[in-house]
Amino acid sequence: MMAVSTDCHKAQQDFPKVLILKPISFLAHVGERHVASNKFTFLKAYESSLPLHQFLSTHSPSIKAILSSVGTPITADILQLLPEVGVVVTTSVGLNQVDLPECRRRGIKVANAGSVFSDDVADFAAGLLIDVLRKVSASDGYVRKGLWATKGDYPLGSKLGGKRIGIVGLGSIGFAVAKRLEAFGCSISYNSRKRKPHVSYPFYESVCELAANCDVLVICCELTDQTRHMINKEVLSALGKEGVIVNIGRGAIINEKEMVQCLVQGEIAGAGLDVFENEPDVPVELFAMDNVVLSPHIAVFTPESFLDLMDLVMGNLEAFFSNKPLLSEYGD
Ligand SMILES: O=CC(=O)O
Repeated sequence: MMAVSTDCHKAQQDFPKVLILKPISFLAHVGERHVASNKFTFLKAYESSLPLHQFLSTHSPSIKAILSSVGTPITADILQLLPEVGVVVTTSVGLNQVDLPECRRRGIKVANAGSVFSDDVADFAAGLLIDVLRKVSASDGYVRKGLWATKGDYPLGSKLGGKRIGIVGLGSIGFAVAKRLEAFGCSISYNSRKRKPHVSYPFYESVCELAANCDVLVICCELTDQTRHMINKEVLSALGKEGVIVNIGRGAIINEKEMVQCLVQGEIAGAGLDVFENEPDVPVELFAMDNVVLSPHIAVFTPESFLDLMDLVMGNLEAFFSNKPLLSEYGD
C-alpha cells in the first residue's frame, strides 16, 4: 500500500506521519514511495487545498517529524503549530533555513545530510576554480560565437598548480576541497571557528589574514549569524587584485554588493559562484563578466548520491521513531 496522503486522501495504515511542507526534488528523483517504503506516511501540505495553518492545525496531533529541504524555512511560527514534533530531518547539509535556537529550546532534534554530498560539492568547487582560472566557460563562449576564427586566440588563463588556497570552514566539505586542490599542487591553509588539533595546514584565526596570505578563497562554511557577510570588502581587498573567490557555501556569507563592486572595479580577479544572497536572483552585473563563473546552486547534488541520501533520511526517521540516536544529528 502506498504510504502517501493529503487531507483529502487519508492514510489507510497507521504509519508514523512525516510532514513535508514543499516539494523535495530528491524525492521526485528516487521516487517517494521508496523513501516512505511502507514505514511512514508523508503528509504533503503543498498538495492540500487548505491554507497552511489550517492544514497544520488539522494534522498537528499526529505530526511528530518534518522532512524538509534547502528552500523550505522551518520557522518558529510553523513549529508553534506543531506541538508534537520531535525531529526535523533535512535533505540539505546547510541548516540556515531551520530555526535552530527554537528547535533547541523545544528539544526538537535536527538531522542534516551529513557528509553524503561532500565529495560532489568538493568536485564542483574544484571545477569552478579551474573554470575561473583557465577560462573554460569564457573560452567556450568565444568559440561558440565564432570569435576564434574572426578575432584569433583567446587570452590565456592562470595556472592552478602552486596557488595558495584558503579554505573558509574546514568541515567535511572543506577537507574534501583541500584534498582535491592539494592533488593539483596547491598549498592549503584555513580559517575555521577553531583550530583543528590534528590538521597540519596553517590556521588563520582571522579570515582577513587568511585572505592576505592566499590567492584563492573557497567558502565552505555554514551560514550563521556569525558568518553572515563575513566576506566583505575588507576581506576581498586583502585577497587582492589577482585573487579569486569560490563560494559553494551560502550566498549571504559574502556581502554580495561589496563583492560585485570589487569585481566591477577589478579589486579581485574573478569568482566562481554556486550560491547567491537572494536565490534565484543573481546580480545582473555578473552576467557580463567573463572572469565570473555562475551556477544555480547545484554543487551539492548528483543523482548518484541520492541513494545514500535516501538511506540517511530513512535511517534518521527510523531511528527517531524507534528512540535510537539519529545517524546525522546536528550538533554532534
Ligand atoms: O546547499 C545545499 C545543502 O546545504 O545541502
